[in-house]
Amino acid sequence: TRSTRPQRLLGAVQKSATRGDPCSVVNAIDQFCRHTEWAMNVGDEKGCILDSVVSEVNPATVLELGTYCGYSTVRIARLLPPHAKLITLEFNPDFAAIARQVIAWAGMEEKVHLVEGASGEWIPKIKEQFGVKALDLVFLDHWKDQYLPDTKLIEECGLLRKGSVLLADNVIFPGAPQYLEYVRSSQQYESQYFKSHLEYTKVEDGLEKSVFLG
Ligand SMILES: Cc1ncccc1-c1cc(O)c2nc[nH]c(=O)c2c1
Ligand SMILES: [Mg+2]
Repeated sequence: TRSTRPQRLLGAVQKSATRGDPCSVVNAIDQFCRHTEWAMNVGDEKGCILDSVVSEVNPATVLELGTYCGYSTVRIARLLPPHAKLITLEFNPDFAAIARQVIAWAGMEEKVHLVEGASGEWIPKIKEQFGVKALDLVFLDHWKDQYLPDTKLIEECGLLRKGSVLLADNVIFPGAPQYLEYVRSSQQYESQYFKSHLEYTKVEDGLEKSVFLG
């Protein structure tokens, strides 16, 4: 039976990337998705913006909503100091199974906790399950309609501190208008839009960076 897109993406990683080298995994996925088969990774152009935000925040604890095949998981984890923790939530078990193998190929297992399940169920459990006091960075890249309810849930669970950063993908395409309205109008956030393009295309998209003011 026909392979799935995530399986073909994993195959490209295993063929072209070096075990234990996260940069080669990122590059192999970008090469595959640009020249062979498009996939919904944050990609190289928005990925550079992600890199700059991660480096600026230098987070001890990161929450990623939406793992998919683990591209941004590896992209973020490669920049984290040794004992930093990245918790990534993925609802789709088939995606999670591929992501685990991509993360392992990159040698990033130590820094990554991949949790299979719904963000709405798991966000309230993060503090107790992972001994997390606060999230330094949240990367929203799961489902546009979940960005706002999950942000409110993260606030209600007391997971943000002064200076915590929310970074949201796809705020233009597919688009998260209610989320944008919320973070841009709230007195509790200082928001900034980074104009870019939908991964591997010329279509406009961008990332919204929102600093929690407490
Ligand atoms: C799948 C797709 N088709 C056409 C245009 C954009 C997308 C697209 C792109 C992304 O970066 C996504 N990130 C997280 N979750 C998504 O559902 C998603 C969908
Ligand atoms: Mg995305």
